[in-house]
Amino acid sequence: MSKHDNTAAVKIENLSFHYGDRYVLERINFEIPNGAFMGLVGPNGSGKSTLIKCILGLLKPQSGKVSFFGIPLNRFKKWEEIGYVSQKANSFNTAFPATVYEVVSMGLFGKVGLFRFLNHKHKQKILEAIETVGMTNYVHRNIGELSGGQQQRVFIARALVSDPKLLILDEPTVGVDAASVSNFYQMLKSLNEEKGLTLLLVTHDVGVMSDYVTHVACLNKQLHFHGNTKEFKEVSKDGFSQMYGHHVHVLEHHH
Ligand SMILES: Nc1ncnc2c1ncn2[C@@H]1O[C@H](COP(=O)(O)OP(=O)(O)OP(=O)(O)O)[C@@H](O)[C@H]1O
Repeated sequence: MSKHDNTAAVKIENLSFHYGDRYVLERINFEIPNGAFMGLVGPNGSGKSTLIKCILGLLKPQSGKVSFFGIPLNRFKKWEEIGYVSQKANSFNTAFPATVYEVVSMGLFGKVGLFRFLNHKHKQKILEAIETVGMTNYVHRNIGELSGGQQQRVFIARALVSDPKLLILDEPTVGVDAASVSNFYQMLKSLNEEKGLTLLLVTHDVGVMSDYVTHVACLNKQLHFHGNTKEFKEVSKDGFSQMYGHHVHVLEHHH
């Protein structure tokens, strides 16, 4: 067994972040076990996106430490192992001149270089990733002509072509109609179970999400809960105030 198999995919130690003199994240400690599907939930402005940016090294926390697979962020080099699909990924307008195949192939440019031709193996990989997200019938369609949910699937395929070990998704269901959200989460669950991909899903969607994930973390400036789904369901039976601190109203979504 390699060293990576038992170390956490992500470890966050005592992380604090402030914009100016306003603390947005306070002493955050948690781990995403290798192979987990973790849902990170929290109300608007609770610091979710800021935490993701700290994890990805886009923002530098004033204190604390992040590591990937046991390697501190400042020494981590294998960025192809980390896939990221941002909140605003699905904002293509209908005139955007790229097909699903072309968008997904962009996920390989880091590996093959922008101006090198894709070989047969690369093309196979692209088609495989498109199949994994259930978009084979749309390979030659323009990305701008797809629904929000379909576009998000394509962006996930783009992140998958470089074979990441960890995929981070920031609010991927924004703009996705309610009926497609469950299918979308089911697809993520299959990626986790069948391909062993570690997933961090950031969402507002406590109710639906908790039927699919293996672990939950609840953020509201501090981490108010962190555990597996069974523990989460136990704690959330009595309402959400315990997990988010007081005076927070959380909308639960029902099927
Ligand atoms: N560049 C910035 N400068 C100053 N304050 C910021 C900046 N970006 C975010 N904030 C503030 O930091 C807090 C946390 O924001 P963040 O975007 O991390 O929350 P979030 O949980 O992702 O929210 P949402 O669910 O609404 O996307 C908010 O109060 C926000 O107004």
